[in-house]
Amino acid sequence: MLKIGSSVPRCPMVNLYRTLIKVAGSYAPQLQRSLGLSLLASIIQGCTLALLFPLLDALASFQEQLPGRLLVLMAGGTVLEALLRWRELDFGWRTSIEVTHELRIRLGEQLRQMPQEDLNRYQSGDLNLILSSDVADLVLWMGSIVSLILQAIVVPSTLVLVTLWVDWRLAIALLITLPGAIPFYRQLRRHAATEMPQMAQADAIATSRLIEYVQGLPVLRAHQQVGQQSDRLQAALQHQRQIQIDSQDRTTRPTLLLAGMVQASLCLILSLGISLVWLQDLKISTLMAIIVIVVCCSDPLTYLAGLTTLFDLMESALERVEHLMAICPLPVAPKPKIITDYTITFDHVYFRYRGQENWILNDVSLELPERSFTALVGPSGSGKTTIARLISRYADPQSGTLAMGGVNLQTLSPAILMPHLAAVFQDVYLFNDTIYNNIRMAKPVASDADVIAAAKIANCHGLIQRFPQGYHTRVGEVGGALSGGERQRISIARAILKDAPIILLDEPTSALDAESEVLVQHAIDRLVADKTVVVIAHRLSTIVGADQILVVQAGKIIERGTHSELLNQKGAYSQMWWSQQPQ
Ligand SMILES: Nc1ncnc2c1ncn2[C@@H]1O[C@H](COP(=O)(O)OP(=O)(O)OP(=O)(O)O)[C@@H](O)[C@H]1O
Repeated sequence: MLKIGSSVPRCPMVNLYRTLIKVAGSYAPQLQRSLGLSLLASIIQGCTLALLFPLLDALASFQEQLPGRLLVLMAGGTVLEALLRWRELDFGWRTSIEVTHELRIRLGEQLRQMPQEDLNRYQSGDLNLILSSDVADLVLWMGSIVSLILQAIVVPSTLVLVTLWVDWRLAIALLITLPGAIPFYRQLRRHAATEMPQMAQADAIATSRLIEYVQGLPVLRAHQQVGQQSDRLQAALQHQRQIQIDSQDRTTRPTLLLAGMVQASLCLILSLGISLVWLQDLKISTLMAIIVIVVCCSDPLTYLAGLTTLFDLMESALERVEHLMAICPLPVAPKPKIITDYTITFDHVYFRYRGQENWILNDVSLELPERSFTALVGPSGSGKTTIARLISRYADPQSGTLAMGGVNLQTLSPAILMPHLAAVFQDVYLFNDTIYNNIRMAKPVASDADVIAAAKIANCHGLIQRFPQGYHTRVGEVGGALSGGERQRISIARAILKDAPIILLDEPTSALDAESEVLVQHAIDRLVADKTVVVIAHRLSTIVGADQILVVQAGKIIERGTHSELLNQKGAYSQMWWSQQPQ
């Protein structure tokens, strides 16, 4: 599980603005325009309210004529402000829908490009949180929150400036009490700042446990572990609930405190104003205008208390989105050489997974000639899968080079490399789509005849035809009715259709019964004909015909040769072979 939201320092408004502009991507100009409208509306709102000073003054001095020009100005200001806010909101909502769409596409693209090693470090719950809730939280509020914060700051600030001109003592009282409350409140919130990352982490854990529980339910039932695992899920949900309650407690107190401060400031300014009027040092009309202004400003400031919670939610979401976006794809050369030969070479390769100290591959050099059949054998955890992963550029080695037909793999992007590779593993993942689409995904331009031909070669055409809607049956409808061997054959049909020159096999028949094994083995034999093949094998009887067998132990190749050569060496391979023979 990735540690969420701990590394990036909390940023003030300006940083939030800059990051939002980055998140808005190609919609940044629209967002800026929306915020510009909001700024203008707030200044007009402040100035319109400031007209209360001359208006109430004129009324209090019982002028014979109604101060018509002032009234027209006030009405005009109010209408203009309303128009600007309407434009800004309409504009903001539409933009936020577009930005949500664009951001999800950018994140999807990032997931596609990021090294598989980094992708594997995310749990499904983390990604679900980022792609659904975080993007929604960020974008939904991004226009409105900055605009509301602008309003809560700009309107009182404009009024303080105008009051300074009317009566400096009241202006200073306003300055100290109203905007002064904001940094104080932020300071209070800072103490509760840890809650958002904690809540996000609790949400991600609960979601991951839920997904894991639902996906693993058949296995749990088979092993009577449903109760135990549900305890794990219950614990995660209980933790999530507790964090939410704690967060609510910690948020409520500062919010009430700010509301109290705003009310107290109202009383303070009122007392100061009444004293000055009593001392005949202030006109009563000015005091009345100030009272109206303070009441008008207190509302947005009180909202600010609630908004800062949203502000924190956004910052926390932003951190996770930025963290994901900051992962760099593996470097590639702008114009890599074209691959014409499918010989794979490892030259003094050292590799360890991120965060590990020991080498998983320790000075591995090997050559897998084009159209040859190579088997990797060795004890569990020795590094066989890691060798296969590096061929598909799961990650780059820390030292040494891997090449395909003499072209350094580190110059090739996944888009260039992947068409040359097809993989068949023990655990076959079938999408909840039609069987036809599950096979055709290997080659989207394939015709119906191509898909059927691949299925025939993979020994699964008859099996598919027995389903109610044949190739157009959804995997979800028959998922439970597909045996391991049948799923394997569908995945082999996929690989046959792809017709890649290099095939990676992770002992696909090891978990099958004898009958299925024969069918799958036949399908594999057709798949690998004339290809560069790498097989990870545990049962040595399946690889006696290999062109070369590499024995991997603790990240090193300790023996290499054909089956008979290795038997003659009477080393590790010979021991493994005889230990697997029936007594
Ligand atoms: N993503 C990963 N992050 C960290 N360590 C890993 C990762 N994948 C594998 N390892 C570790 O690397 C070592 C080699 O693993 P690898 O899967 O390559 O072995 P293997 O020979 O294929 O084993 P098996 O035959 O059991 O599949 C093991 O110690 C394993 O725990």
